[in-house]
Amino acid sequence: QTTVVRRSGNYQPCIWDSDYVESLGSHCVGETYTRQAEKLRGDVRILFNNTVEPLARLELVDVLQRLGLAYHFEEEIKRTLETVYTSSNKWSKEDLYATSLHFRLLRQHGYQVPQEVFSSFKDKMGNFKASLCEDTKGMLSLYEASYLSLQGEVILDEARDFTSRHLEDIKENIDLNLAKQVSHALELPLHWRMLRLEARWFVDIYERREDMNPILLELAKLDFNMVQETHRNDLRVMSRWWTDLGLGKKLNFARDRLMENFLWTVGMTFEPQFGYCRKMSTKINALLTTIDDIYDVYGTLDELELFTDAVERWDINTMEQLPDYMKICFLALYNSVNEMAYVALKEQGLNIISYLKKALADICKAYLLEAKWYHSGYTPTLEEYLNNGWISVAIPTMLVHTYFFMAKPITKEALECIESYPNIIRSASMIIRFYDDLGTSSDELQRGDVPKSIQCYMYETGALEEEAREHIRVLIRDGWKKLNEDRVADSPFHQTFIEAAVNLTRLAQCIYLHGDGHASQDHETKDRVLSLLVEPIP
Ligand SMILES: CC1(C)[C@@H]2CC[C@@]1(C)[C@@H](OP(=O)([O-])OP(=O)([O-])[O-])C2
Ligand SMILES: [Mg+2]
Ligand SMILES: [Mg+2]
Ligand SMILES: [Mg+2]
Ligand SMILES: [Mg+2]
Ligand SMILES: [Mg+2]
Repeated sequence: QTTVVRRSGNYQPCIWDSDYVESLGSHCVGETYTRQAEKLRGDVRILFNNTVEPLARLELVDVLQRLGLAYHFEEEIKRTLETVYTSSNKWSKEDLYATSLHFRLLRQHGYQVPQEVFSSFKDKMGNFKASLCEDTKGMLSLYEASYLSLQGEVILDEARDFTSRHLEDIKENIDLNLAKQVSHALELPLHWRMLRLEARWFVDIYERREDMNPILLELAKLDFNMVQETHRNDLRVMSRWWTDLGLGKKLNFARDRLMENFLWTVGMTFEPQFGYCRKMSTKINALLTTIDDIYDVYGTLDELELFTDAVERWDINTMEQLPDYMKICFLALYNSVNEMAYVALKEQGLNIISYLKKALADICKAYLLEAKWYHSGYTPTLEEYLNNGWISVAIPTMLVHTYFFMAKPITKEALECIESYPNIIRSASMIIRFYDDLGTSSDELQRGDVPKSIQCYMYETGALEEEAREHIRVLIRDGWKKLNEDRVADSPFHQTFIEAAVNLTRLAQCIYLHGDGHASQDHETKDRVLSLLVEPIP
């Protein structure tokens, strides 16, 4: 019996201890708050009806979205955009701010609007007019609009470069609140931001605006805190589940990250009605994070072959062949996933086990291929790595499960489509693979792991690491154009699921923006968790 040398993930122990998580208090429950929120929503509907000027209506839509309130006013927003879209004189040739706002909101809501609406802002040489630089609000609005671009839209690429370049300089001599918005935008465009974090940040900005409407501000704070309350309840239940499951303690080589696995689900869908989806998705994330570490860190190749075979066969008797640490993980996965399938059978009369089993087998095979590459010292080409890497980043498997936790009803068309992973899942997964590698590959390679996209590109082209990282960032920008197409294309999936895939991409972007926000519970992720899940807005 040769002694097996096993790597370690060098993961820090979890900083969110379960007693603390389960002790998080309730701040705004009860009739008073519910009635107050209802009254304020009524006042906002009156405000909507009294706002007749088209640009003012669009600005109200934009503010409601940024404050995280849009989900209460979907009908009003839909009607507003429909009216704007069908009105003939919507495109101003002089007002860059108005044209950019129209363009961004209409595209965001799936309307086909041409990039040529910006041609009137270019000079006869075809460059954006230098005089536009005096219009900070217009430049900021054009910058945000440019991220709704599709593949091949050169005018929008030029707009992005033109505004990014000049907004850097403008930052100095404008009022503080606007300067904060410019810096915030240059760090990450609005279209790429996680909705809940953006809402939390924008409340503080909105409070200081001279055109701030007290009704909107009060409702934004109250609604944020009530939604946070719902999330805290979901989190408490899942923390109890994870503690009772005991997997994090048993397999102490793996990441023990219940809080972050829950945070992923809040990023995906924050609305109170999707509590079941958040809880089940947390289970899948936590199990996949553990399994990812079994393949990446701990398992020998022989053991990983056995685990992959057990998941593919989905037969409880195959457990006998597994080493003890895999037995407990397999049974946790088997029980949890079968329980999810049971709920779908009970509630919708559908047996979805084959779909869940396939998604799990696909990811284990993708994990196994990476392990084979690692153990044989093979460095794949970037294309070879990515053909497998969009699956091994776990997002397709997570989203297949999410579809079943969200869909009411589960439709035949969607079932046929989900098995081969529709474009929306592929686009989101590929971008998240890039974000994940930018954020986690340094630590992963230090402890020993398969070469990631950055290293594959370096190996293939001889590029330096920083050049490879810049190449991946360009691939991310291009990936978003593809995602922008897929998010509005005809599909058998309802918009909530489509948005969940886009939101997952946004969440990954912010988790990995400053390194590995999933494994290292550094101040970035910690602050996010505190502002999103723990501290109500005062
Ligand atoms: C939920 C996930 C996105 C999936 C499992 C844990 C993750 C946070 C990520 O972890 P990581 O180890 O960085 O994945 P990979 O690099 O081993 O594919 C992959
Ligand atoms: Mg652990
Ligand atoms: Mg890993
Ligand atoms: Mg992995
Ligand atoms: Mg990684
Ligand atoms: Mg963490």
